[in-house]
Formats: sequence, C-alpha cells, structure tokens
Amino acid sequence: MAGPFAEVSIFSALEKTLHYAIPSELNAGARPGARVLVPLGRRSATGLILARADCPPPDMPPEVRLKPILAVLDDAPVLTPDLIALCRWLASYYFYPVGEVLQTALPSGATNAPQVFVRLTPAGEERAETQRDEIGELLHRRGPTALAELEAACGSPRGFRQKLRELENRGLVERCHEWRCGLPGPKTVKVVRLAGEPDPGPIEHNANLKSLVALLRGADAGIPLSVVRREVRNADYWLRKLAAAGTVRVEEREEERTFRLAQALPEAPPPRLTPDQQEVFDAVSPYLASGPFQPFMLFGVTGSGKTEVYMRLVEETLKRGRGALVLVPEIGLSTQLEALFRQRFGERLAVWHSGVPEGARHDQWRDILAGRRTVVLGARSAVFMPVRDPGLIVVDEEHDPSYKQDDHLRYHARDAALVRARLLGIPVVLGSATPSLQTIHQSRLERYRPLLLPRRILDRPLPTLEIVDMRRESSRARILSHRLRTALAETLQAGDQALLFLNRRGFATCFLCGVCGAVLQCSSCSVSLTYHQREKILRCHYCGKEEAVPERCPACGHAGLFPLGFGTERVEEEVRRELPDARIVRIDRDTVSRPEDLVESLDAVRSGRANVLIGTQMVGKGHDFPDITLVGVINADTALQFPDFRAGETTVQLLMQVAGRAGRGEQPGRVILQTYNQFHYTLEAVLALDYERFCDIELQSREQLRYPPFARFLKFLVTSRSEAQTREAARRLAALCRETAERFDASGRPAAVLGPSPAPLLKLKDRYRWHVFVKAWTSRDLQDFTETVLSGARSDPALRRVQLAVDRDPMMSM
Ligand SMILES: Nc1ncnc2c1ncn2[C@@H]1O[C@H](COP(=O)(O)OP(=O)(O)OP(=O)(O)O)[C@@H](O)[C@H]1O
Ligand SMILES: [Zn+2]
Repeated sequence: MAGPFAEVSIFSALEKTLHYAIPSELNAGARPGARVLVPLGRRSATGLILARADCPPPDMPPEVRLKPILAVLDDAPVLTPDLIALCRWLASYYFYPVGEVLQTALPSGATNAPQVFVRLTPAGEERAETQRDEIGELLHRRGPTALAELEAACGSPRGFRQKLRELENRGLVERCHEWRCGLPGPKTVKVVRLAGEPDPGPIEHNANLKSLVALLRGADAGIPLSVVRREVRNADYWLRKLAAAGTVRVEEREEERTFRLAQALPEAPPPRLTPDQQEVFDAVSPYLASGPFQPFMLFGVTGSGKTEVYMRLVEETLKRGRGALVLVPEIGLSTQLEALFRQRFGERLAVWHSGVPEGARHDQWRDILAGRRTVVLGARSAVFMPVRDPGLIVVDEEHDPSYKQDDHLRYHARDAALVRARLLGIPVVLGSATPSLQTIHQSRLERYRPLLLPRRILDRPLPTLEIVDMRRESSRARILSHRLRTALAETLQAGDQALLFLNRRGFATCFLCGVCGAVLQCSSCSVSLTYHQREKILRCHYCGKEEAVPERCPACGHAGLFPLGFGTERVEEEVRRELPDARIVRIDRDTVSRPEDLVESLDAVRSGRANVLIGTQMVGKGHDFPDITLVGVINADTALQFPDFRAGETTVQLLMQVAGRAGRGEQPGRVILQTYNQFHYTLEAVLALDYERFCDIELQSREQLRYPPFARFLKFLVTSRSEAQTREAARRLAALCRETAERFDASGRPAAVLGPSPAPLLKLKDRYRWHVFVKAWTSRDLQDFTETVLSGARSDPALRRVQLAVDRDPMMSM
C-alpha cells in the first residue's frame, strides 16, 4: 500500500494510536498537530495526527488496507511538535491513554466532535437568486453558519431540511465541517457610530436625540449598543431614524475578552539588579538564544528578588525573538505576579489559570498559538501552552505540591516542564526559597546548575523566630498564646500589620458527642465534618456535602454534641474578642470563592485598610506585603500529621515560606511558632532558618530508607462503590505485584511491594479506596514493572470490575 500515512490518536481512552491513509486531496493539510475526522468502526471519530510516515506501520499485515482520513479540521496545527512529544512522554510515563493526555493539553471544547456548517458555494455567492431565498439570504449576511444555528434563525423552520437539500442539489450551498478550534469563536458586539452630520434642527427639538448625538460625537471607534441603550431614552427609535437618514451606522465588532485582576500596583521603573541578581541573570542568559537544554535551580531566600530575575530573563528571551513560559503554583499566588508581569509585558502577556473565564482563555490560547502573545504566566496546565518558539521556561515555587495533579492524568507540572525544556533544547529555571529535596539532590549531582540568592534585597535581615510551647499555655490560650496575643497588640499599636496562619479552615474541625464519643462524619467520605459557625452548618471538606447540626447524637441519641478543634474562622473570632479594634481580613476557600474576592482582600492588606490577615496556605507563600512585621503560626504541627514520607519536607517548606512573609519592608520581622512538638527536627531547622542543613539530614535518612529521590515510588489506587469488591481487587492486585516482583528480583532488578492497605481516606465521594505501593530503584525498572502488572490486571475479571488508577511519584498518601 502506498503512502503517505498518518498516525492518529483518537480523543478517547483508547490505549493505542491508529493508522490511516492520507488521501491526496488532504495531503497538504494533514500535518502532525492537526485535528482530523476519521472512520472508526461504523462511526466517525475525532483525533489528532501525531506523526506522518511514508511506509505503513511495520507490524501491519500487507493485505490490510488502511482507511482514509475523512477530513482535516484545522488550517494549521493546534499542537506544536514539542507538545506532541511531551504528550507521548506523559502518556507513557503516567500510564495514561495518549488521547486523554491530548484532552488535557488542549483547551476545553477542542476535542469535541466538529459541528456541521453550511456555506455558499462560489456559484451560490454569485447567483442573485440566493439573495432572495431565506436560507441563501442568511448565508450571504452571516457567512458560514452552524447547521443548528441556521435552522433556528430561519423564520420558517418547517421544511428547512428539504429546502436546504434543494439548494445543495443545485450546487448553491454546501456543508462542511467547521471546527473553529472546537472553541466558541471570538465574541462580537454591536457598536454605534456617527457616519455623517445629523440634521441640526431635530436635535434642538428633542432632548433624547440631543444626548444621543452628544454621546456619539467624539467616539470615533463607536459606542457599544448596550451602552447607548442604557444612556439614551428611546435609543432604538432614534437610532432607526438616524440610520435611515444615513447619519449613524450600527456595525459588529470583534471584542477581545480580557481578564484582568485589578490589583493596584504603583507605577515603577524596573530596579537595577543587585550584584547577586545580576550574577544569576548572567548565568542563564547565554542559553536564551539557542539553548542547549539546561536545568537551573534558583535557590533564593524569601524576599531575595527572584521575581525580578524571572522578568529580566523573560525580557531578554523576547529580545531574542522567542517566547517564554512562566509557571506559578495557583491563583492565590499569580494575582500579584500577574499585575507585575502585566505592567512589564502588557499585551504580550497571556494568563492561564482556573480563575480566567473560559471565553477569555480561548481567546488567549488562540493568540498564543498565532504568536500574538509571547509570554505565558499560568498555573499547572499552562505547561501545555503552544508558545511560539519558546526560549525559556520558569517554574516558580517549584517545590509546591499543587503542581501535582491529583486525579485523572496525575502529572507533575514541574517534571513536565523539565521534559518539555529537554525536548526543545532550552534552559529551565526552577526557583524557590525551599527547593524540593529532589531538586536539591539533582543539583548536588550537578545535573541541575545551582544559582544562589542568599540575601534579601537591600540586605534586609531575615525575620527572627521564636517558639511557644503550647503544652504550657492555659486552656484559655489554646488558640492565641499569651506571647502571640501580646505581640499582636504591640504590632497593631505600632501601626504595622500581622499575618496569622493556620492550615485549616472552618470554625471547629469536628463535632463530638460528649456521651458516647462519636464524631459526626460525612456520609460519603470517611472524614469528620467541619463546623462553619457563620453559616451554622457542617461541611465535608472533601466532597462539599453540607448538613445541619443535629440536636442529638445520631449514634446514641443523647443531646451532648459539642464542637472540637479549631480552624481559621475560630481564629478570627478569637482575635476580634481580644482586639476589638483590629481590622481583619480572612483569606481561605470559605471567604474567597472567586478570584475577585481574593484580589479585593489582598488589596485591603496592601492599602493598609486591613491590619490583620488571617489565612490558610493561600496566604502562606509568594505574597510581598512590606508592612507585615509579625507572623504568627497558630499550629506549626498540622502538616506533620500527614501519613506521608514527605511530611517533614512539606512542613519545613510551609513554615519557612510563611515565616518569609515577615519583615520584607523596612521594619524587621518577627515570627512566633506555636507548637506541641518543640523538639521535632523539622522545627529546629525552621528555627535556625537553615534549609540546607535540613536537607542534609533528610536526604541522609531517605537514602537509608530507600525513599525518593533515591528510589522511585508508584501507587496503584483501587476504587469502587463496594467495600468488599475494592478490598478483594486490591488483594489480587498486590498478589500480582508480588509475583511480578519475584520475577524481577530473579533478573536482578529488585522492586518492593507494600500493601494492600486501605487508603488513609478510606471512602471518598461514596467510593471505597485501597492502595498498593510499589518501590523500584530506577525509573526504567518501575516502568517495566508497571507495564507487566497492568497487562496482567487487564485479564483479571476481579480487577476489571473496579477502577484502577496509577499514580506515579505520588504526593500525599491520601
Ligand atoms: N534589584 C532590586 N532593587 C530593589 N528592590 C528589588 C530588587 N529586586 C527585587 N526587589 C524588591 O524586593 C522585594 C522582594 O522580591 P520578590 O518578591 O521577588 O522576592 P522573592 O525572592 O520572590 O521572595 P519569595 O520567595 O518570598 O516570594 C520586592 O518588593 C521587589 O520589588
Ligand atoms: Zn464528603
């Protein structure tokens, strides 16, 4: 069979890619990265061309004839070659169908089935009779139109299909697949514009007309019709009159859907780089023009000016005519950065995170693809943005756990960024004040080049840290210790600001029965319900389910329920009682449900309208508030309780980041840590602000225990609605893993199997969860091991009845 051929990935959970013949009339458009319509069984399906070849696939029997591609749906590829390669890598590394990886990489809607559009043929364009026909007239006016839309727009939908078919038979109209990227097209608005001088007489006589003309004068670009209608009484009547006289025109204009978080930033010219910053800049900049691939670890203490270095490097990349990608952990952090980046890069910037409305996202994605926007600032999935000719990737706060997606494609965006940079042959900068141990390890092996910013800007001192042993506090001071209360009062007295940090929202962490000891639990998840006092409601923080507080204990029937433990809402109440004059803002997922709320709260702190900021991890990192001089950590132990080998690492990172919010301006900072574990090694490291020493100790113990980064972990997660079925499937899976491990052991490639065990969160959203852990010494071994197990699992009926997810490099053992 003669070529060319295309390897196509269907947008579905299909394990394998498929091959199709490329008919000669589609040859030019059928390029890798373009979406196509292909036959699949008796249906058609949509997918994307991953590669072209002149020979059929080698394992194909010669008598098989490949079916042809039906249609190419894009004028130009929507995925760049490096992104195609990245998706293939992710599919293989995370054991996930490539077609579904593509769905993650493309904006929502882009993998939907294409719409059928109707348009005039060249003959139809010319023939005057189409002008008189209802359908023809609509098509003349609107251009190609979706079939459904056309039908709806026709005044007489009856007989529509019949009439359309007649026009088709006569060669005046045709159907086509129009994808419009599968995305809603650009948004259009109607604007009104003055097209000539209106007759002065009538203007004098009518106030409405007078105000209409006044509005339109001086607005050369036109005024949106909606505004005119709002401002002028009887606007439609007067517009019709003026339009008939030829003095105004109403026209449609494409409107860009922008999205801007209006954090007020003082206008300031870029500062001169400090010698430390300059040194970092000089180390990276030679790589910006043409690579090669080089990872850098930018290890800079809190407040050392990493952001400025990123912006200078991005600017330099743009000067070389290339694009740049900057990843940040989540919207809480990117709002402030967004304002800074927008100030510096203006219209060249695209912002990509979950807080950006869908329409604006699609506009930006199209702009990025077309090369109209060359700097992308975004959260996790921004790693998939089709930036033109990228010359630099930055991953800010690279240690942040939110870079790991915890469902579906469980990828780590930092690792994906590294792979993409390698595929492109460009530098990648991993920045943090507390780099992940994995990154520290790589830099010690000289695989990543370390770059250091050991001092704060202007040699401002790092904050001083103190510990309060909560075991010695009276029960009245359970939330705010005596020391923290006093310090808080002094800080506000001095006109400064304070930050109180607690990694738990809500009022009380649970409701307990004083008679039988039962804890009120979510009916869908195996966790206790959190009490929210303002709403007087119990809420599950995992599935969102809400319940009223029962009068009696559901277990024993006695009326003895009381709240226990505390969250940020309770801290707020406590501060209000202690310091009635404090101006408090609380930032957590209960008070901030939209990005606008967050911006408003952050603005309140920046402007000084608020002087006490209470929050969860949303406020713990990244923010630069110069007037915060006191940081109080209400409970330094919360993160230690996670059943995860990284609990120590996470705790130190979190606490050092929070501590780093203090004393960033002219006044030095003070940090008070409340704890019940004052001699824990993690707290000792935080107290000394000595991250490297912590890394030494932690890496040594990980090496002894053979934990990452010295070994590789993978978690199989088995879930179903039946507890017994889940347990049984997990048991069989573990047996399968142990058999496989024995064979691997025999060939000198050891792998260890742990479990099966119920997940710490045994039930989540009505599904029971068990897991099996696998540990191997090399990535290659883990890959082969998992492939072997998965292919065995596919032929086990007990395992086919449950859902089996693979989580490679798992984070929390949730
Ligand atoms: N060269 C410079 N001269 C003067 N001020 C600077 C300079 N570079 C940065 N700054 C200022 O220093 C402050 C701290 O910088 P930045 O927020 O970038 O720190 P960071 O390293 O990102 O800290 P963190 O890790 O805590 O987020 C900011 O207010 C910034 O405007
Ligand atoms: Zn729940």
